[in-house]
Amino acid sequence: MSKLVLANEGVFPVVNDKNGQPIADKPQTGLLMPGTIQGEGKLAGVPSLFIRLSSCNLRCIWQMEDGSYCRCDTTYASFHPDKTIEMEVNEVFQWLKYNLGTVKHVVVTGGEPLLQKKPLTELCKKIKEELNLHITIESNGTLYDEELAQWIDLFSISPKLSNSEPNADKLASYNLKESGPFKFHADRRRNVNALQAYIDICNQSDKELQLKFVVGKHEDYKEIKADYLQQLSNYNSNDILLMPLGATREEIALSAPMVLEMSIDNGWRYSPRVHIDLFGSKQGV
Ligand SMILES: Nc1nc2[nH]cc(C(=O)O)c2c(=O)[nH]1
Ligand code: SF4
Ligand SMILES: [Mg+2]
Repeated sequence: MSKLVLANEGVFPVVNDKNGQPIADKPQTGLLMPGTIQGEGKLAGVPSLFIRLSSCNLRCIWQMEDGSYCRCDTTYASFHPDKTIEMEVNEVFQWLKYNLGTVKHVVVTGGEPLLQKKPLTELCKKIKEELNLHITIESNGTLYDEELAQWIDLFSISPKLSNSEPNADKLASYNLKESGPFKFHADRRRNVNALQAYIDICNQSDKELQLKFVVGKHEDYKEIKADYLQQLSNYNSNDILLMPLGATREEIALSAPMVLEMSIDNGWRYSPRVHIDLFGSKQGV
């Protein structure tokens, strides 16, 4: 079996380790049980366990309406993978299994999970075959893999707009250099063929899709239409979601009214970030 590289939260929220032994720390949710709820998208509110994989091929830094910058809310899994956990697929499976309780939904997120498509396919196949759980994958939509897709129930795809590009001013404000993925973000962020593949597989099966756009500026709707929706075919407008930009309650409160208006105006769905309302901006919730 091959190995996965997990971000420092690994499988979360948990009360047991991969051997089924109780761990000393209680979950970041403050609850005395494993599991949280899916905070975003169509399944918001559904009890779930998360698996966060390390590394990303993008480097998102947005600008908010008030001019301030807001970067990726999981930099420990994207910009600077730190305290990562390398673990056999089997061990990740055990870790998940020993924390399930009555939870039936697993969410694989990152970083960008498709960067580890081979071991991730092994893990998802095992979760499906042995536990028959519902699997959501949270991805930036720059990559698609037919083999992995077989094992996924909900593709939660978050395509990135030009407002996410890390330009010189943004980089300077975070003391970052224009190297590595920062340099490639603009070229990589939009892959219409991959998005079409997600739409097509969902139309040919009972798998589900949500295209969840993070919106920080009023003019973003034009780009969603011209650079994405007009380039795609056979998608369902119920699958288009807008989520307010922001990693904290305060940032979300700032962008939410504008995003709400844009959703109603265009007939798109609004996605909350319930876990931030409930738990604040914490890792592992
Ligand atoms: N509760 C909860 N819901 C989430 N939905 C998407 C998440 C993510 O970080 O991808 C996330 C997360 O980290 N926690
Ligand atoms: S694609 Fe997602 S994980 Fe990667 S840098 Fe952007 S917000 Fe972070
Ligand atoms: Mg996220």
